[in-house]
Amino acid sequence: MGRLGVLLLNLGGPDKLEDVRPFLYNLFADPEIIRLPSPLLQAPLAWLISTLRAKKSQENYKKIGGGSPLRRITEAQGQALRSQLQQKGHEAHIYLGMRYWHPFTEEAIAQIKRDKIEELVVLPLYPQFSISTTGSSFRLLDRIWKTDPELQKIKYTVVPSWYDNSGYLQAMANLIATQLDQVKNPSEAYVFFSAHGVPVSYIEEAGDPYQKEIEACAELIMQKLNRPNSYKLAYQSRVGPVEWLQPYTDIAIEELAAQGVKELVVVPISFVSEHIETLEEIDMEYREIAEHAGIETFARVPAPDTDPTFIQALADIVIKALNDPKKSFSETIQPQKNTKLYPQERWEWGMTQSAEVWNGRLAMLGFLILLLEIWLGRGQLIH
Ligand SMILES: C=CC1=C(C)c2cc3[nH]c(cc4nc(cc5[nH]c(cc1n2)c(C)c5CCC(=O)O)C(CCC(=O)O)=C4C)c(C)c3C=C
Ligand SMILES: [Fe+2]
Ligand SMILES: [Fe+2]
Repeated sequence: MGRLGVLLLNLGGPDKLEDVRPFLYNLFADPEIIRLPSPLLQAPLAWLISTLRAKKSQENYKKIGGGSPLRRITEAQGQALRSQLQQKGHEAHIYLGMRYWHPFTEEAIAQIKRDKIEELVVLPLYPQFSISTTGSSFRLLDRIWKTDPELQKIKYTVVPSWYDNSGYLQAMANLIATQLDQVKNPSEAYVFFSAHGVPVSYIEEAGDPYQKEIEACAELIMQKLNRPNSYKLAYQSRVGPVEWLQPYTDIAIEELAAQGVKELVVVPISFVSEHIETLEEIDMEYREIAEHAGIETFARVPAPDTDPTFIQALADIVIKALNDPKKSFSETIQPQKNTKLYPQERWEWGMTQSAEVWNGRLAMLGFLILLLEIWLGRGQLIH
C-alpha cells in the first residue's frame, strides 16, 4: 500500500467574532446552500445576507465563548483517528478540509500534494448525506480534481454516508443511555432527536436522501439502545423564508409538553461535534422553550466528539473503504436541479427573443426585491 491519507470533511466555523461575517459570506455564496435562478445573483445576495445576518449570528457566537469550537474538536478527532488507525496497523496522514472556513478544503488538498499521498479515503464528518453538506464538499473536490493531473494519480475513494455503521450507532446508544440513567424516570423520559433541517425543496425537487437517512438513523439508534422509551424526531435551525423539514424542534417540544411529557433527553444527530447549534440553540434557546412549556428535565446528550467507541467506528469505516470497490465524487453527487428559494411567478410571455430576455431580468429584479423585503421585514434571518 502506498502513502495513505484520510481527508476529513466538515463545515468549518468562525474561530473568532471577526470571522463571522466572512464565514457567513462563504456559506451563502455556495449554490448548494442557496439556489438561485442565476449564478450572477449569488455573490451580491451572499454579501447582502451575510451582512444582514452577521450581528445576530455574532451575538450567538459570543454566548458560546466568542467562536466555534469546531476546528479544535475536529483536530482532536483527527488525532484520535490517526492513533486508532495506527493500532489497527494503518499508518495514515489525516487532513481536515472545511467547506466555509479554515483550514479550507483547498489548503488540505495542497498539503496532500506536498505529502505525495498515493491512496486517499475521503470521509465526511456528516453521518447522513445532504446535498447541502457532503454533496457541496464532493462537488468542490470534483472540480478541483478535474483540473489537476497530479491529483488524478491518487487512488481515492469516498464514503458518501455512514449513518448505519454499527459502531457509530453503538456510540450514540451509549451516550443516550448514560443521560437516560441520570433522569428521574429513566424508562419514561422521551428520547428527542433534533436534526439540522434543510429546505423541503431539497428533498422533493432535488432528490436529497437526507430526510430518509436521518429517519433511518434515529430508528437504528433506538434499536441499538433497546430500551422502552418513546422517541420523536424533529428538525432545527431553519434559515430564511422557505418551508423547511418538519416537525420543527421548537413546536415539537411544545406539543410533547402539552401532552404531559415531563422529561426530555435531547439527541443532536446530524453532526458529530459540539457546535453553535448544540451549545447555543439547543442548550439555551430550546431549553428555555421547554422549561416555559412545563418540561421539568431537559437533558442533552453530548455530541460524540472524541468518544472512543465513536473514533473506533471512524477507523473501521476508513478500513472498510480501503477494501471496498472505489467510489468517485461524481458517482455520488446528486443531480443538480434548480430548486426555488422562494415561489416565483411563471413568466411566459416570450413572444420575441428580446422580450424573453427582459422578462428574465425583470423577474430577477422582482425576485431580489421580494427577498429583501422578506428578510428586512423580519429583521432577522432565522427561526
Ligand atoms: C448536517 C448538518 C447541516 C446541514 C444539513 C446544514 C444545512 C444548512 N445550513 C444552513 C445555514 C447555516 N448553517 C450554519 C451553521 C452550521 N450548519 C451546520 C450543519 C449543517 N448545516 C453546522 C454544524 C453549523 C455550525 C458551525 C459552527 O460554527 O459551529 C449557519 C451559521 C450559523 C448561524 O448564523 O446560525 C448558517 C447560516 C443552510 C441554509 C442549510 C441548508 C440549505
Ligand atoms: Fe447549517
Ligand atoms: Fe440558531
